[in-house]
Amino acid sequence: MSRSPSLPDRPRLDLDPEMSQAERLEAIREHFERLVQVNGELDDRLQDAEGRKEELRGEVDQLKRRNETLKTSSLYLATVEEITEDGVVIKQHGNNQEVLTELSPALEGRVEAGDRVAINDSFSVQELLDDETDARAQAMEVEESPDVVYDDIGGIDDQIREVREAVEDPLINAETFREVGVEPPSGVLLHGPPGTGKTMLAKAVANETDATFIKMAGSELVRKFIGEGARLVRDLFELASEREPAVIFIDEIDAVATTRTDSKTSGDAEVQRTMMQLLSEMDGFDERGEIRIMAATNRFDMLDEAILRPGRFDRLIEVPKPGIEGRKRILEIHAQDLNLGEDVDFEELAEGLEGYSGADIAALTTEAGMFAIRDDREEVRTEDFEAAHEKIEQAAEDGPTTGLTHYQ
Ligand SMILES: Nc1ncnc2c1ncn2[C@@H]1O[C@H](COP(=O)(O)OP(=O)(O)OP(=O)(O)O)[C@@H](O)[C@H]1O
Repeated sequence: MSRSPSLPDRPRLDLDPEMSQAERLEAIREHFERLVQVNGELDDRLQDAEGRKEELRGEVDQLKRRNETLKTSSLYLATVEEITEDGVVIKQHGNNQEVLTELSPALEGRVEAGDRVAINDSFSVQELLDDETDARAQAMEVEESPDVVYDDIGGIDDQIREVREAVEDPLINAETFREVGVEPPSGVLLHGPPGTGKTMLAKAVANETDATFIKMAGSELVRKFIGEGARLVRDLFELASEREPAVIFIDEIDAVATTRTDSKTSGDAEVQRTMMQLLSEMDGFDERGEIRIMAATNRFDMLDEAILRPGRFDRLIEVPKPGIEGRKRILEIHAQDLNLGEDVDFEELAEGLEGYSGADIAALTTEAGMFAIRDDREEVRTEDFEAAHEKIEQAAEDGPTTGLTHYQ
């Protein structure tokens, strides 16, 4: 610690050898008085410093308490709907309650309609949330260049061909389509059981066309981002146009596009709004050349017809569970990096896997590898595939918590 420059100088005692005894005594006495005086001054300083220390300690305690209160008092999320002369109209997420409220002074002039904000118990707007870093980033999975290729997808060659025609050709030959005046399909809807390769197909198309892959899960829009669905759908299309060429992929679209129910609960209204936003984005989408829209569902029967009208998802492609040839091919794909024993016969294995989806077969292959490892072998044999098969069957019988789809 450096010494404060304003501290009093240390008194010096200068004794001249020529001085008489009495003069020396007098000098020492004066020196002693100066020392006493400086000591007094230092004492005062010390007391001042002690007082200041107490004050600062009080301030620290107060700040700590404030910090604790801030940390413990939860804030709610809301979206700003309108800024009026009377205040700010916000809509609370979750219950969709609309409230006229006010901004904290620090936010004056910084908030616009559409912003996401945090509000306290009395609805006063406390914080402005950065949407780039929260919902938008969380709700969308963006891959500049996914690494899936068509050869990674087994058993659905017809579907691959159809997707290439409907999505890849218009992206690659956008100019030709425009010149000839052919309208490519607006949106391509892949439907079929879970784990059959729908997401892989969308990723492979994006890869093949050097397009950015932007995925949004419909189920998350209604479960996780309550109150923000419509806005996120708008953001999704905006992001795609910033990143052209792009493939938009809306997984589990049924979550936002189910047949209308009559109930007027706010949850349903929210889903409706999200779907309306999706429809309006698709309807207003003229420059389709560089952006393609794909969606997937396992619940085709539940879809609202509005979503299937011309100009919207007007190309339907069913992606079924693989037949025996498909299962054989998928086994080959997933086992290509395994050190296989000579006895492994994919044809035979595929025969026994009736009802298995691609995802199930991927899980089976990994499990077979695990059995070999447990047995301290480097080679994966038929017995491992059989053990894996048995384990999966058992797990499926025990309950639907395995994530396996072959009984769905
Ligand atoms: N046809 C297939 N060929 C090869 N692997 C597949 C195939 N289908 C699924 N898989 C495997 O299963 C995983 C999941 O597949 P994917 O996510 O594409 O299925 P999905 O149809 O989109 O499923 P969901 O409807 O559950 O979203 C893939 O990563 C892959 O390992």
